[in-house]
Amino acid sequence: MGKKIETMQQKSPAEFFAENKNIAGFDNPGKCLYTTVRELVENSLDAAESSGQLPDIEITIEEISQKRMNSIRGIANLERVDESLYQDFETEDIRKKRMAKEAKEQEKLVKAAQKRGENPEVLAGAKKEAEAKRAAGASKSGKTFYKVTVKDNGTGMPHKDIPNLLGRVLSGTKYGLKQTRGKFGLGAKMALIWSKMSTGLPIEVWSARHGQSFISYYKLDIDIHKNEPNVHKAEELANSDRWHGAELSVTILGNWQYYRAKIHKYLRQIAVITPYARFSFAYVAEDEKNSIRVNFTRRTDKMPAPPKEVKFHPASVDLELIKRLIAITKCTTLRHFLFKDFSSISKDYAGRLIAEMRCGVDEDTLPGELDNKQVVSLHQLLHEAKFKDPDKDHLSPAGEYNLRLGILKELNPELVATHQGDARVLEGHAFVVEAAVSVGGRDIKPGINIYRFANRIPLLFEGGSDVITKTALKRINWATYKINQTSDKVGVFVSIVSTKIPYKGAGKEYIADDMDEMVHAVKHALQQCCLQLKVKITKQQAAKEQKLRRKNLIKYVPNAAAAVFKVLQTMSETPAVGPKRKRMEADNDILGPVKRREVEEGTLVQRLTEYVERIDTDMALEYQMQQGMAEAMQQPLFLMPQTAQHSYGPPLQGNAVSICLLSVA
Ligand SMILES: Nc1ncnc2c1ncn2[C@@H]1O[C@H](COP(=O)(O)OP(=O)(O)OP(=O)(O)O)[C@@H](O)[C@H]1O
Repeated sequence: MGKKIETMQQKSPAEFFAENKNIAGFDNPGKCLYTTVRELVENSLDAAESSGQLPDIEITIEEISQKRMNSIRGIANLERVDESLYQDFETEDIRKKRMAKEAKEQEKLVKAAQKRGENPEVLAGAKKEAEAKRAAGASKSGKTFYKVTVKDNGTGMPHKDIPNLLGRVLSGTKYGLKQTRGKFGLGAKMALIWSKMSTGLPIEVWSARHGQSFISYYKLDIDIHKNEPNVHKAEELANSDRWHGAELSVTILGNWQYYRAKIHKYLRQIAVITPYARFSFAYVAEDEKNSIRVNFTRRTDKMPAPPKEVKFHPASVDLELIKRLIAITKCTTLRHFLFKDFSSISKDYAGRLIAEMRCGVDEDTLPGELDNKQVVSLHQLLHEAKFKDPDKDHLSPAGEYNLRLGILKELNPELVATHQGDARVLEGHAFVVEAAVSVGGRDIKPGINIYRFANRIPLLFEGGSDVITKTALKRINWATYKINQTSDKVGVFVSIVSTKIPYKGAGKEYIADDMDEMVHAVKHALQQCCLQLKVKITKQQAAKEQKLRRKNLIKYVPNAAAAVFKVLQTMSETPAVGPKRKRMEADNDILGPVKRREVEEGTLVQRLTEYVERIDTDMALEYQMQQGMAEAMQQPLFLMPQTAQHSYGPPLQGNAVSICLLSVA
């Protein structure tokens, strides 16, 4: 028998990702629906923020039944003739058993979710929908399709670039060295690939740039084999309102029932990290009573300064990248190339580096003339020499103000502390870690609730392996900060921004726990929040204890007053005999007023109450002094002048309030 000759095959990137959808977060129909929403929303946020526009984003998921999908695709909705031919065929007995089992499982799910403190509205909706589906026998085919539409007020896309940006895998405008949510040039195309695979329907796009007189309209899909856009329709529509932004609409197979909670959670968390954005979300069900509308309002007009593009840091470049930079540089000397195309290299330092290379190059060598060995020497030197840390001003963290605002808006906690860490460096890329820790609030369950963000994207999957989760659960000793990690409702928010987030995988689900620099930065930011909370919690506990102590003492005042008064009354009615009694009457002069009824039992009650309150305040203050909390008790109070002209007087320190006086000039 002759050997079968193996033929070599080649795959396009689109084919590779179509076959390995899970790499990009498109694991199953439910997750595909979630990731599609996520990718489109993140593109919209990037597009609005990059032009300094406060984001205004409308998200719609429209449910499309199998029947309606068939008519959209022009397929007849035929009644089944031979039921037993179908996968979901079941006898009456089996059907009854299944329904009972499903009802039980649903109850269990709802109970478990309630225990986790998830939104009852979402749960009630899920239950209602599941019941409606069961009643309608929808589980028969089990397939539901969704038209996902996301509209924004961002930059839009240039008319001629739209087919390539949305119909060619690994194409985009975010490959530069800049902090953006998107990075791989993949997300929107994955939604398109999934729509092609699951419904065969093309994507629809409306887009207009700022000031553009027309709206670009495209209907397109992707040739997966060739990794090329396949344009069905391209038009220029009138734009009389001078609208700018983009609207993308994609029809896919999904599973709202199992992923609605995740989508809701995602939107809620993105509203936390971008309180300057407005999101309106609508789920349009086939049966109107199952539709949902949620608005996440804008709480501030203060948007973080947009991130800036930076040059490569020498520590972040590999051999191939150096070759690419050499190929595209406009610099005509090696010294200029090092100084101009890299960050953290001054003109002088470039000269010193070249002198150190000693392999036949000098400052005036044309970069393009470096041979392979010289490029390798340069690469080696760039990784061995010392350089200043990369510039950090190009990053755009959410800011403590926004983080706090978002948390207050969405969770309304009793306490919240925030901290922004200093910029640090990982493999030549600067990064900043911001954190917030909250205690109490609505829709949050007892224990440690972790909210992870990277480049202002909420990360909801693979939490167990993530550096933030591991640090919060294993490296923070919550008890030292007077936080009970099982009974307190603790919110842990960590947001990392960088020009290169070290994600594991193209799905952007989590950041690994194996980079010391990242671990230290996350731990430090959380500890700083906890320290602030400890002061607040100690103060709260002291106030609580004081209240309890006073309550207990005041409880005994009437009885004590009655007993003392009785003794005084008896004494005042009996004649004064003996030196002790005489001395007592002289010292206190109390029996006279009692005898003359100037002092009654009520007088004693009043005086004792006043005394308990005074003593208690003194004790509390002393206790706080001992705990070193007098500082924390001071609240700044500013008296503002009514005119713009003023000069600042020296601050006056009070016991519990520090007053900064501003005197009108
Ligand atoms: N709503 C939008 N407004 C403006 N441009 C957009 C919008 N959506 C997509 N784009 C453009 O299309 C490009 C490709 O988007 P896509 O989602 O495929 O990848 P990406 O966002 O660059 O990276 P990632 O795969 O990491 O999300 C983007 O880089 C952007 O230039």
